[in-house]
Amino acid sequence: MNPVNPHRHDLDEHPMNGQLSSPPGAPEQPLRLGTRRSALAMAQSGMVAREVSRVTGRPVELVEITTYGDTSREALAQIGGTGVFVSALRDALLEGRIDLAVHSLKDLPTAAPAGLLLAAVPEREDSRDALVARDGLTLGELVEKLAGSGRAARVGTGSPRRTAQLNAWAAARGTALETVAIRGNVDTRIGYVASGELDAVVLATAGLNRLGRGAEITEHLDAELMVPAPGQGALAVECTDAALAAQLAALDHRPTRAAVVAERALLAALEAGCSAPVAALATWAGTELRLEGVVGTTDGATLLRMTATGPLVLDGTAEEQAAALGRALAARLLDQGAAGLMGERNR
Ligand SMILES: NCc1[nH]cc(CCC(=O)O)c1CC(=O)O
Repeated sequence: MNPVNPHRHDLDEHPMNGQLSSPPGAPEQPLRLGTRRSALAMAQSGMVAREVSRVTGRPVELVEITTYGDTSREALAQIGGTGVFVSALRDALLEGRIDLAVHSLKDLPTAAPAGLLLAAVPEREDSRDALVARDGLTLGELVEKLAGSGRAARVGTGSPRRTAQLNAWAAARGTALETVAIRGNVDTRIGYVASGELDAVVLATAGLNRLGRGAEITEHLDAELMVPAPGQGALAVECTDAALAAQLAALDHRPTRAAVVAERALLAALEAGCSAPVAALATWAGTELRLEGVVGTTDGATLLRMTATGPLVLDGTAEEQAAALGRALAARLLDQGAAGLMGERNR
């Protein structure tokens, strides 16, 4: 064992490492992992940091980066949605202030910027959305109980995708439901339910689980009611250095990567011609990848839902196969009327 590097023995489990040119910094020097400072980002980054340390044999230090999405009080839709949580971390990477960054994959814009490597997509957490409602109620129980007292359930979310699917669900049942635009961190959002301001909020299960707050979920919303955002529940590990990326590839989960590539290809193809809310979920059934896509209007009046399934081999062409599945489903959705939901994109 190398006395200079107490983690040296870890490297023996990854014989590839010895053949690579060296990642940035001396072997005993910590790798700098950039993270947002929200509780969720810190939890995710801490989990990934331990894994990075294990596969690189190096200590990892967290470097807090403040993003515009964290400080602005504007509605996300107003700021421009995609990228607000991500660009400050990417700037820090490109300027060499950090060695790697961890993002929630669903916050990652579909366009891949020059100079950044998507080094790893670790195994996905629960992809479902979750309801946190008063009195431990499910959505169905909640609207029924409140119908009895003559008012609509007030459900908070800042997401056009969730709003569209909540409204479509209520319309299909003929029940009254009022969606209320909210934003803020997990504490703030759940706080609206605790204070009685709202009857329920919808959040990502993965985020709640990573914060150790999964027990507060009163219903897991399956894809029949609510298809999640492309990439929901998955993380992205980005870096700029090819040798470091090769080491971090040990954290990659290929079935997860193929699934999120399919979801994001669908999103990218629809983004080009459609400003409507988009949901996508790819799931594995044996060696087949099944991709479900939803495009709708936020009022829930129109909700297009289609599925594409393809056999997928997890070889060097897996990402291209997955992307083709996503593009093909997007084309069919546009054919079937997603084009009719198109609006002028104003950015
Ligand atoms: N938009 C913010 C965001 N980005 C990722 C997550 C949750 C974790 C994940 O989906 O991986 C959340 C919070 C939420 O939607 O409740």
